Amino acid sequence: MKVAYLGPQGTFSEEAATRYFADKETEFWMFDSIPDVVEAIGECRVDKAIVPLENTIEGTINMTIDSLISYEQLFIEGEYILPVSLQLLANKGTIRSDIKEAWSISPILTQCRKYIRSHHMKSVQYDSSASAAKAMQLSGRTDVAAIGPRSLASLLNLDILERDIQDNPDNQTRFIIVGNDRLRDQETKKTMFVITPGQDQPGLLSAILNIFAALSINLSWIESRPTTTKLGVYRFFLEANQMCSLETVNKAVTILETLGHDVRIIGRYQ
Ligand SMILES: O=C(O)C(=O)C[C@]1(C(=O)O)C=C[C@@H](O)C=C1
Repeated sequence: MKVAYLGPQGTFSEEAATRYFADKETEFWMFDSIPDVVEAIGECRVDKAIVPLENTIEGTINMTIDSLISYEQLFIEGEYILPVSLQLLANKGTIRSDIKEAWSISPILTQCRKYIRSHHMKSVQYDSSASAAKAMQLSGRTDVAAIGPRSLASLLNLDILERDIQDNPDNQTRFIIVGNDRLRDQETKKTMFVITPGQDQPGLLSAILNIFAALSINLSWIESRPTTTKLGVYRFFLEANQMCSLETVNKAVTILETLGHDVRIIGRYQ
């Protein structure tokens, strides 16, 4: 089985991928950015992909859900929660007080916002923690630092100048496992709905949520993202918790469609 994740070697995505697929026969494929990972599974060049969906501090990883929605057939079939502890990494000989820039992927820079601000560093974005650390190593600079997992220090022969610099010590990222098979089993599982409302009207979101309440569907996550067609027009991602049967899901879909909303089920997972 071919599994795609965000590379290069040493990312948190790699850690999540190797842990989740530990007991399966897997050929790992690394890609340069999160949209590239989703494209690889969307175009069926791999069998599964693992991408970050949500983080304790950053919230939703927009790059992931915006890419996910571009491919009709993609289906979330699993999730994995990884503790995320962030280190300030630098080339040998770097002195902490000389560091003017922090390099990493945008969600990591946000997870260390307080640290970066309090040390007056400029944030510089890369496609992953590991690509930032690699670029820093190649540059040989001693006035910048990369932020990423501890494993990058031994992998790239870097110093750890400061440990656990994320804004919250209990930081975690929820990864999702995405494939192209629509699993139709009858078990009770978490379900991910994507609802694109038919027509804007007062109380629209509240009316949608009332349908879930009436069917006793307990929602565990909600996110709105622009449809990109017109300013202020959004679609909603709603995750129902694991007590949701397929029968109840189908009831919700029927009611929502009758009211003129477009509904897609993009995941059933435990
Ligand atoms: O850059 C990495 O190491 C990644 O695997 C990406 C990523 C993300 O984009 O959220 C994954 C988990 C952590 O939240 C931090 C970074």
